[in-house]
This record gives sequence, C-alpha cells and structure tokens, in this order.
Amino acid sequence: MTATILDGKEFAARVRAKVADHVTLLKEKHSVTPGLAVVLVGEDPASQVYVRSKGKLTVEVGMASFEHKLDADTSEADLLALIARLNADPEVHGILVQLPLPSHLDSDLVINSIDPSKDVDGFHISNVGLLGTGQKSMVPCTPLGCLMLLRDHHGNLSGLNAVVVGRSNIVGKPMAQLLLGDSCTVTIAHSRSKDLPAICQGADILVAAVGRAAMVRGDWIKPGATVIDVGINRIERDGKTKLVGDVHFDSAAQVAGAITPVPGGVGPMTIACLLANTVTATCRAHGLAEPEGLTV
Ligand SMILES: Nc1nc(=O)c2c([nH]1)NC[C@@H]1CN(c3ccc(C(=O)N[C@@H](CCC(=O)O)C(=O)O)cc3)C=[N+]21
Repeated sequence: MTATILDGKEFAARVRAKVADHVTLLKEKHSVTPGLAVVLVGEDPASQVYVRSKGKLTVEVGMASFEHKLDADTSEADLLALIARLNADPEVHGILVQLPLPSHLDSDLVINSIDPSKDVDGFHISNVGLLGTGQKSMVPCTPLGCLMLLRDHHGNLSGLNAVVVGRSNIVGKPMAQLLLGDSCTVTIAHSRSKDLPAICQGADILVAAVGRAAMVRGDWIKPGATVIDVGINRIERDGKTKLVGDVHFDSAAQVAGAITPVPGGVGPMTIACLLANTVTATCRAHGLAEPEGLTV
C-alpha cells in the first residue's frame, strides 16, 4: 500500500486565501485592518527564519505586521512592558511571543501577561482552560492545522482511535483536546510510554509530536491509518542539512492510508492558522461575524 500524501502546503495556501478574502471584507466594510505583532527575543537562527516567514505571509494576506526584535539579554520587566503596550494597542489584534525564550525569562509568566483575547497562539492559561472545557477560545495553531487536515481527509472523526505521541503544552495536550472534542477515543503517549509501538499500532489516527527524528516507523503503524507528522528536525546527511519529521517517512508511507510530508505538511498549516486566528481575534474584538471554517 502506498499512502495518500496530505499536502499541507497546498491546503495552507487555500486557508490563507480564505483569510485574505476576509481581511478584504473587514477593511472595506468595517474599516478594520487586522494586525499581528510578533515578538522575538534573541537571535536563534531558526526562530529568525520563522519570524521572517510569518511577517511576509501576514503582509501577503493584507494584514498589518508589527515585528519587535529584542536583545537576548532583555529584562523580564522590559518584555512585560512591551506586552502591556501591545495589549493596549487597538491596532494590534494578535500577539505572538516566539518560543523558546532565553532561559532568564519565565515563559509562563510572559505568556500569561498577554491579553487572552489577543493570544493567537492559544497558550494563555485562560485559553487552555476554555479549550479543555469545550468553550470558545483561541486554539493553538499547530493542533488546529492538524485538525483541519484530518477533518478534510476523513469528514467525520467520531469514534476513531487517535494516538498522540508527545505531551507538550503547545502540541500534544491541545491536540488531544481537539480530537476528544471531535469524539475520537484519545490516547496520549510519550517517550516513556511502555511499548510505544503497540500503542501506535492501535491508532486510526496517529499524531507524532515527540521531537525525535524518524522515530515512528512503518511497523508501528496500523495498515490504512492516517499519520500526521508534527516533527521538524534538522539532521546532517551527506554534508547537507535536511529537514525530517518524527516519522520515518519511507517505511510509514508503505503502510499508512494517508500521511503528511515534512517539509510541506503541518509546518505551513501552523502559519496559516496563525493568520486565521488573527482574523478570528479581530472579528471577536469588533463584535463581527467570524468566517466559517477558520476555527473549530
Ligand atoms: N510562540 C510560538 N508559536 C509558534 O507557532 C512557534 C514558536 N513560538 N516557535 C517556533 C515554532 C516552530 N514553528 C514553525 C512554523 C512553521 C514551520 C514551517 O512552515 N515549516 C516548513 C519548512 C520551513 C523550513 O524549511 O525550515 C515546512 O514544514 O514545510 C515550521 C515551524 C512555529 N513555532
């Protein structure tokens, strides 16, 4: 069997087109321009690449992009003061503080100082609690993108066995909440789980988000299962850097029914959902109708 490739790059372009249409409507009918502020502390090269790409795509869909680059040794007080200014700025509808932060900064404290209604990452404890209790919230971008791909492929997820490998606050836990919300039977497994291959073999939907290159292999996968690979690992091969997921793609694609590639799978969906969340936050801030299909 050879799996269907779930083309996240193409799907993300469609999501961004929908976002762009709604941005046009907000500007023309309501004189509101959605604005996204991205805060980067320090000079992590990978983070700089992501921030640049976010800024470019934000402008491409017609939104205002505000980039704040702070020195690696910025004090917590200065960072909190910037967030307070962005919270109070009516032109800013979404705020994203790029993670990870330098170790002298308390990321929980920083994230929880963002106005929850502008928290387009969905990491604020209020949004986590709202999502966990099935209430309207800002939904973390990567799990939201994975859910969009899954709903598009399956139609209805009700009753399916979903296994999420990884228990992070940014992917694993919110992914499990979303799958539960769509009536899957959800297992959260992780690197310490006993007999991880056997747990994965029970999955109709397998989401790999552990951060270990090519860990999930073909023989861990139930024939015909849908495999969502959240991993972004840079490895050296033949003197070149290569991007690989948490799934061993070649062996998995022999067994799975459908699979996301890396690159070109979940990554582009994450950025598209960030833009979608910014439109959602803008509509909510102005008491306007939210576009269909851009959130759960
Ligand atoms: N507060 C916060 N929110 C985030 O959403 C966040 C963050 N911090 N810190 C870093 C991670 C990482 N992340 C990615 C987004 C897009 C791609 C992406 O588009 N990847 C392309 C390839 C990009 C490449 O070639 O390097 C792909 O998979 O096809 C990857 C990774 C968002 N993050």
